[in-house]
Amino acid sequence: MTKPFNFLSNLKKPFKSFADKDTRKEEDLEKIAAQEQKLFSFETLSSATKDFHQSNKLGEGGFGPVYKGKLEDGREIAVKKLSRSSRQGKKEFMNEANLLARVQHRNIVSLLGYCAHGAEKLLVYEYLPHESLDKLLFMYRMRTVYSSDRHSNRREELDWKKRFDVIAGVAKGLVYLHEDCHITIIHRDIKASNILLDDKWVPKIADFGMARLFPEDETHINTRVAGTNGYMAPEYVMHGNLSARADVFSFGVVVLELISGQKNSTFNQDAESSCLLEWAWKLYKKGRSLEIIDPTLALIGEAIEQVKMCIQIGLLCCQADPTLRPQMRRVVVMLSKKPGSLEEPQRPGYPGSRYRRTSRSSHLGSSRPAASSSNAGSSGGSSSNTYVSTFNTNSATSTLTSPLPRPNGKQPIEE
Ligand SMILES: Nc1ncnc2c1ncn2[C@@H]1O[C@H](COP(=O)(O)OP(=O)(O)OP(=O)(O)O)[C@@H](O)[C@H]1O
Repeated sequence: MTKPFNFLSNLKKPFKSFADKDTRKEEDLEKIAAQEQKLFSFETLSSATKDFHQSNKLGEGGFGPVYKGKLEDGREIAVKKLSRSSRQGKKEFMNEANLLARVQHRNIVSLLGYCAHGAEKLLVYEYLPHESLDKLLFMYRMRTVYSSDRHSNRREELDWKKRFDVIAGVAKGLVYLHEDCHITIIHRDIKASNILLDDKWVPKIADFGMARLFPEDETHINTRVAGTNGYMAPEYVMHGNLSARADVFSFGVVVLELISGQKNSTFNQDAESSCLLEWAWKLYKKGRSLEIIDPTLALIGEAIEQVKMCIQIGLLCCQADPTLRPQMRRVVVMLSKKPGSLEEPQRPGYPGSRYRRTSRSSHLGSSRPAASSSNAGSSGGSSSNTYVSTFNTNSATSTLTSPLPRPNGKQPIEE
């Protein structure tokens, strides 16, 4: 007869070996990551950022604070401390971070590595000295009321060539994320503060793949709206349809912000228009689109034609009907050509504009939640299966209009 002790240990055996296997896998992962130098110890990051000192804080977004740091080998880094509670375990976090660290393109911020230390999860990025586009474009207005700090006149540093290069670079980065990367990534939060500039003013898209790192959103699909006011496509806001074409919409908003120096969500240039998109559209229809140009831009000759073309491209990207928006690959082609004939944009999607869900665009939704969109199987939004529905479309409007926006323009997330 089996002794009770043996009986019990035999019973526990399979569970133990699963647990052992899991721990081993975790250790293996850590070893591989350490070998590839993607795994940073908490001590390294703490000492690089002077114990996450306030003076090293670059800013704080919806996912937590970001600190500037310097590694012992002299490399400058930006460390994002993920403060939002994520139900993702250490192993899943490391898996995702590993995948994201392999996302490499000239116009995407490099994720150098990560750190999982107890409950703390941190992401380590290359540091980009010109920081984010919003600081360059919009800080002027926000800060001069009180002081003339170092951001005061930064908008003037962005001449038209730099702005055009930002537009072209971000477009290429998005083609990579949507179509050419080893995992398809719909960014979901393209905006001026997620476009960073390196020392040579090369634009880099930041905050990609956050949906992969916060899979708990899948369980909150009726209430969770990621994205930022003023940048979100109407079909995403109203029906939760997330697709590559939602990124195209946000890109269009950034293009018009770059040209005008105006922020879409806080627009107040024209009493008759609720936002930058409406203003740009009205002027375009009257053949006066150049009136939106930022007065700090001194434009002559060919540049004027190029700006005109970019306004039209911006409006094409912001069309209310997602099926009319060009894919990013086409945008890159349009930008690489001499200003010529482009199709006429239809009405853009902005609050109060007549966005109606056409039967075609309603087909674009699938049942996959937004968090999975980052690995949605096919590319570029050309096929319907990249369109992802986060919401029960019947209840979407009420769920989506109720939350109050946060001061930073981020939609609140009901946990
Ligand atoms: N790699 C980096 N190099 C330099 N500055 C950075 C880097 N990453 C982030 N920052 C700065 O830190 C600030 C906060 O970044 P973060 O991405 O967390 O927030 P955000 O984009 O403003 O908001 P959200 O989380 O809503 O997207 C940014 O405005 C940017 O200026």
